[in-house]
Amino acid sequence: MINFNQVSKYFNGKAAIRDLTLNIAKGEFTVLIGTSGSGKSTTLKMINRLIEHDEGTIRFAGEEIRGFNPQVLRRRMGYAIQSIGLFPHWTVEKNIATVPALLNWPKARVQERVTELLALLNLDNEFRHRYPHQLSGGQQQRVGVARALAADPEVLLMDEPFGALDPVTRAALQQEIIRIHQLSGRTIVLVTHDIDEALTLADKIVLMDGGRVIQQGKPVELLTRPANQFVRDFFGRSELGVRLLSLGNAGSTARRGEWLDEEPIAADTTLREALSQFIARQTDKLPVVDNQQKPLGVLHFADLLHQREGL
Ligand SMILES: Nc1ncnc2c1ncn2[C@@H]1O[C@H](COP(=O)(O)OP(=O)(O)OP(=O)(O)O)[C@@H](O)[C@H]1O
Repeated sequence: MINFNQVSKYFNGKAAIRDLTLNIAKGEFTVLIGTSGSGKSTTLKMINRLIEHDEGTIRFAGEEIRGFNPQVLRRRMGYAIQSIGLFPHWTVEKNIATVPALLNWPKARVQERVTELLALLNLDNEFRHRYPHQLSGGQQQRVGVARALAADPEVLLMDEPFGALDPVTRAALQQEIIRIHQLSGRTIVLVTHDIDEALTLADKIVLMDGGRVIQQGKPVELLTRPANQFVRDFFGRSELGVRLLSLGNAGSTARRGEWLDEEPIAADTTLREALSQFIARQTDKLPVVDNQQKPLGVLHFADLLHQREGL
């Protein structure tokens, strides 16, 4: 859906992006991660032409992006950023409806869409009449994501959209975006410097350094088959075990046909969270329920040891 071929970008004669080749498939959740200044935001902004590339080609839906009118291109791509960028003198409703209004949607359709998005992002319907300063930081970020989704864009570009949030709100928003991705099958490209966020969200991780892609692939590939020392160090050798556990979940690892009458854990609990439960409860078996709260099986502590092969 989005293809970079040998793309370079220079600022004041200095390369910020060098020879970048990257293919983003339709419906894929791609996370760009890397050291500070490695070129993540520049890569993202080249997709919607907020920054123009100097060399190479970038194609969107088969066409070189320079062939698009930038406004038309941006309306096809939602964009959410850390600093949110909501218009302070516009209500939440008007902010969310920015692109639908540009596309001249009828008023009733806009209102309906705003209602739908407020529900999708767990925002109270009453908030539609408030101004951004009357919301908390986390609520404002949700509105920013709702605005990016408003006109049902083909691609969602997100630059540290959950930055500067407390861990609880951040985790909740990560779950929302996973749900939105699963529901809509939208192509998402997200920039973060948070390794655990990348592992939680990504179908594919692109690790950058010095304007280059160092390695790209499934999270488990970067963890278990690092291309070089940089990748190994970046993902933290001492944390490797728990990070691998964060890629698996209790539902797929639980032994079927077994049950225990104890407080169960949910099937989508990561094995990393389950490890914490094993230790906190001082047990080596935990019952697991499916999303209808029905018994699914029992997770054995010993089975965590074999995750590397299972993933
Ligand atoms: N408008 C600009 N003018 C000059 N240099 C720039 C500009 N934008 C980015 N750069 C430089 O390009 C390089 C890549 O920047 P970019 O913002 O893409 O990195 P990043 O990986 O997103 O960093 P961070 O994680 O710190 O946000 C940096 O060296 C940065 O200083």
